[in-house]
Amino acid sequence: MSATQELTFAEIAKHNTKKDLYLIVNEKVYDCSSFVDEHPGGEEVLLDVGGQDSTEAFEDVGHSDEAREILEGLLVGTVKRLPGDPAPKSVATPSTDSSTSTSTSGFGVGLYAVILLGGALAYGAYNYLQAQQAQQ
Ligand code: HEM
Repeated sequence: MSATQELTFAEIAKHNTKKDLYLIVNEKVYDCSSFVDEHPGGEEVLLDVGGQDSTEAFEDVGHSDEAREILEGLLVGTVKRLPGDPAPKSVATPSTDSSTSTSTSGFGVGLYAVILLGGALAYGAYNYLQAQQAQQ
């Protein structure tokens, strides 16, 4: 089978059984039929995304380089997107990380404010007590 053939979404979607299983990962089409039984993550997860774009599912797991090599060996072609087909799934989600760090730094600033305020109050109380003692 040629690895350069272009398959439409509708064609790929037909290959969704255990014996005939195509997956899309990063705009490429892989025939996973021979690998289903060997998948360390189990056959169920592969069947769940059979005939569909499984880029997110595949990348979320953080598969090893070895897994990616196996994947390349199963390549059968590329996706031919027609108007109306689902958009390619993007993998990189750096925005999540940056928003987390932003909220962390926001908390840090709040913490500083509380410490400074506490210090100022303690300093004020100390001065007040000193003044009281001086009066006696
Ligand atoms: C044809 C595509 C795939 C190949 C070649 C593949 C290959 C592998 C390999 C070799 C491992 C062992 C750990 C590693 O080397 O990273 C693994 C683990 C795993 N895979 Fe996949 N995988 C594929 C697709 C998927 C998909 C679509 C899912 C969906 C969620 C998935 C879920 C998992 C999980 C959960 C594990 C961890 C199993 C464990 O450590 O108990 N895999 N896969």
